[in-house]
Amino acid sequence: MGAAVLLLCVSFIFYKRRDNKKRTPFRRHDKQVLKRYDLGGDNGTSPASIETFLHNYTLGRPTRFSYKQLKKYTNNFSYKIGQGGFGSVFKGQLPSSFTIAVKVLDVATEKRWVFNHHVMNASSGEDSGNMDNGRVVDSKWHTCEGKEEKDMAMRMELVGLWCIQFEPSKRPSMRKVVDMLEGNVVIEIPSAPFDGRFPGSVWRNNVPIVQQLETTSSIEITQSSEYLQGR
Ligand SMILES: Nc1ncnc2c1ncn2[C@@H]1O[C@H](COP(=O)(O)OP(=O)(O)OP(=O)(O)O)[C@@H](O)[C@H]1O
Repeated sequence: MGAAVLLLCVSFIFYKRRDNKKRTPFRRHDKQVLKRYDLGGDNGTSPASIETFLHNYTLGRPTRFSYKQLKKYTNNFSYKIGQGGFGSVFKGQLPSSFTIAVKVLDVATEKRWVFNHHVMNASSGEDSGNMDNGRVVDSKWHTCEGKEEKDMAMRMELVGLWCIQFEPSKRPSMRKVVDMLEGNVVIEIPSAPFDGRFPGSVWRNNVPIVQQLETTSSIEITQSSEYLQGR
């Protein structure tokens, strides 16, 4: 009789645990993930679609701070806490009083910083000031020193855009990446990484930001035929 009761208890506990597992696909303490998860699917445990999930997930993407903000948070870079091979690290504090470390690269002279700033904005589609009839005038790289540096910057940005294609089959192989970086092949303008579904992509309103190149440029950039077909 005792053994039967014990067996019943064990079965009950086992059943309960299995049931709980089925209903909670995420670790319970990971509230952040649950918050972002769209409860639109079966029993509220799966998202309505992967697109919905990714869209919600991007809300939790890394935060980008402006140089002005970082200057403020670090009290004008006044408290140096370390030195790395490529720059100095400063202590700072976010408005939420969260303590942060901010690294300033040695090469970040005013001129180069402006260049990086532009490249970053271009990648996120925030460089709207440069848009001219759906095209970005060749201003992003005007702060680069010399044609070679400018070409390299363009190459790197385009390769980066190819590498973040949502569709894995569209991402280039390492061999192709090397070829593109070395300038051995023509680099096409990739199609929108997320098919224009996400805000802040390089394709604002499905209009690609196309770089106008100098005809003398050593690299050639064309729109992808795929994109043209889709128009
Ligand atoms: N998050 C942090 N908190 C506290 N101190 C930090 C932090 N990050 C960096 N430091 C300090 O700054 C120093 C340099 O850090 P950094 O990350 O720049 O080192 P590194 O990897 O050698 O640099 P590099 O990549 O430029 O060669 C560290 O040794 C440490 O003293």
